[in-house]
Order: sequence, then C-alpha cells, then structure tokens
Amino acid sequence: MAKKQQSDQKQSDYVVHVAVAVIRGDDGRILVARRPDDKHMGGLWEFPGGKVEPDEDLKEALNRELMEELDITVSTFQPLITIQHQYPEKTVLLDTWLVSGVNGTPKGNEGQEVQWVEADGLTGLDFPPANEPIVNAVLLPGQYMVTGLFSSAAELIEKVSRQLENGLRLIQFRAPWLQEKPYLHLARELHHLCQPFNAKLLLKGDPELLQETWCDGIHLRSDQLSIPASEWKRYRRKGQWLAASCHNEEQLRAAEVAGMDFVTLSPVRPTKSHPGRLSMGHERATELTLCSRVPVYWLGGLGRSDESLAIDCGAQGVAGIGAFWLTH
Ligand SMILES: Nc1nc2c([nH]c(=O)n2[C@H]2C[C@H](O)[C@@H](COP(=O)(O)OP(=O)(O)OP(=O)(O)O)O2)c(=O)[nH]1
Ligand SMILES: [Mg+2]
Repeated sequence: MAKKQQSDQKQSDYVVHVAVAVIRGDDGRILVARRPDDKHMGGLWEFPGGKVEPDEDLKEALNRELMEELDITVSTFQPLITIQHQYPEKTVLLDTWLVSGVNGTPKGNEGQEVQWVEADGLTGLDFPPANEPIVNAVLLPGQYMVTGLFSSAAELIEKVSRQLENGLRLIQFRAPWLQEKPYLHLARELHHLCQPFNAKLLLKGDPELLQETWCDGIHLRSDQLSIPASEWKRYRRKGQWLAASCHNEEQLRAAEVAGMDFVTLSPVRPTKSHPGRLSMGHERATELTLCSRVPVYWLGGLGRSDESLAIDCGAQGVAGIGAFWLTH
C-alpha cells in the first residue's frame, strides 16, 4: 500500500512536457482537433501537439507531431504561453506556441475530427481544464493601454480615439482622482468609442462594477485580490475580463487562486511615474512570467516597441501608461 502511494505520488510529480500548437491559418482562423476517445481527456477539443521526445527541440517536436497527427508542417513560431497543470492522474507542462505558415491541408490521421474556428468561437468549445488560459491568451492582444492624466473629457476622448485608430484593442480606464459617478459617466463614453473597433474597456474599482451591463471587465489592485472570489464572481457575466495588478510571486499566485484571466506584472523597468522604486528587471520578470498560469503583460518603463521582447520572454505582451498615452 505504502509502495503504491509512493508510486502514485511519483507519477503526479513527474511533469510531462507537451508541445502544443495554436495553428493560425492565412484567414486568421484557428485549427482545433478532437482528442481520440481512448486518450487522456478523450472526446474534448485540443490544440494539436504531443509529448516532446528527449533531444528534440520544441519546433522539431511540434512539426513531428503535426505531421503525425495532421499531415502538415508549419514555418512560423511565436511563444504564446506555458501552463503547468496538475490533473489527478498526471502533471503536464503545455508549452504552447502560436504557429502559422501551414504547409499542406490538415486531415485527421488518427481519425480525429478537425475544424477551423474563428478565435471568438473557441470559448464555446469543450477543452481540457488546463486550456482555459491558452484560450484567453489567443483572445488577448499584445498591447494593453492604461489611461494616463487628462485635464478634460475632450482630451481623454481624443487620446483614446487616437489609440483605437492606432490599433489598440484593450484599454484600462484609470482615473483614481475622480468620484464614482463622473468616472462611470466618462467610462460609458469611452465604451461607446471602443465598440466599433471591437475593443474592450476595463474599469478600475470595486468588483460590483461587473454588474454594469455594458462593462467589458474590471482590473483589480493587488490588495483587492484578498477579496474571496466567491463574493464577486456571481456578478460576472460571460465575456467579461477579470484582471489584476501584480508585483511579485505571491500576488501572481493569489491572482491564479482568485480566478483572474490575466495580470500585469510591474515594474519591469524603472519608470518616470514611480521614481526611486526598485524595478525587477527582465530576468526576474521572465522567471515570474514563465511560472504564471495566466497571461502576463509586462508593465513599467516599456513601450509598444518592446512587445516582441516581452513575448519572446513568455509574456502576453506589454502594458503601459506613458508610452501609449503620450505618443501620437
Ligand atoms: N496536444 C494537447 N494536449 C493537451 C491539451 N490540453 C491538455 O490538457 N493536454 C494534455 C492531454 C495529454 O495528457 C497531454 C498531451 O498528450 P498527447 O496525447 O497529445 O500526446 P501525444 O500526441 O504524444 O500522444 P501519445 O503518443 O501519448 O498517444 O497533454 C491540448 O490542448 N493539446
Ligand atoms: Mg497529441
């Protein structure tokens, strides 16, 4: 008995390294396959991939798996997110890459159903439990703007409009100097601006704001992560984003426990807005990001041009106030 318990323990401690491909076709749709019934998580949808063999690098593993399972190869690779997930029977490390440049026409070599879906359609499919952050990472853009100082509603609207035209699709409306009523009034105007661009506007404040029917989501301060998720999750409607600000490992874990969809991690570099505050630097930010089970935006002293650096280090992209707010 003791021996069996020990070997069960060993099995769940052992981490299976899995190469996973979010395959984007030329038309922007994503390829998903149904896992064969007799496999772990059988019958559920998956992003194709499989176990990495010893001495294989990730790209080799992905192309071998994609050839075996679907008769295709891919030529462009971008890291998306790395998720370690403990199932009762095993622990997997889903090393997930956004890939494109598909050679060949995908077909289910193992008899599995395959289909191309719009990114928005991914939320309606049944995936294994480990996949939720992968779907969020596919849906989230590479840049997240936090609004900065403004001296009039006209200035706020002009700046947000300009950034929407520049391609921004995720915005946090931050104005801690305003009372709730004028804040919500302006937020509604911004939400109106965002809609034609299909951009999302996150509010800063109490979780009760999720009850506003037009609210796309909320961004919490790190000290709000201690509010038990059960107290406010009941307000949440499908499609609303939950995000939080994190500055260290403990807060990242708290954000996962609280069920956040994504976080910002700061300050990665020194910033003008917080002079003298110690920044964590790229190396520490990379370490923390790779251990996070939710998508992470790097924040603090970074600009739009740092997006690919952040992505290469495992992040979802960059968030910023100054770099987005002040540029034209
Ligand atoms: N490929 C893939 N595996 C996933 C996803 N989500 C998820 O939890 N997993 C789990 C299920 C499996 O336990 C493991 C991947 O194993 P696999 O069955 O794809 O491995 P493989 O292709 O090498 O297959 P095999 O040789 O073991 O038959 O990761 C996903 O989206 N894609
Ligand atoms: Mg597989």
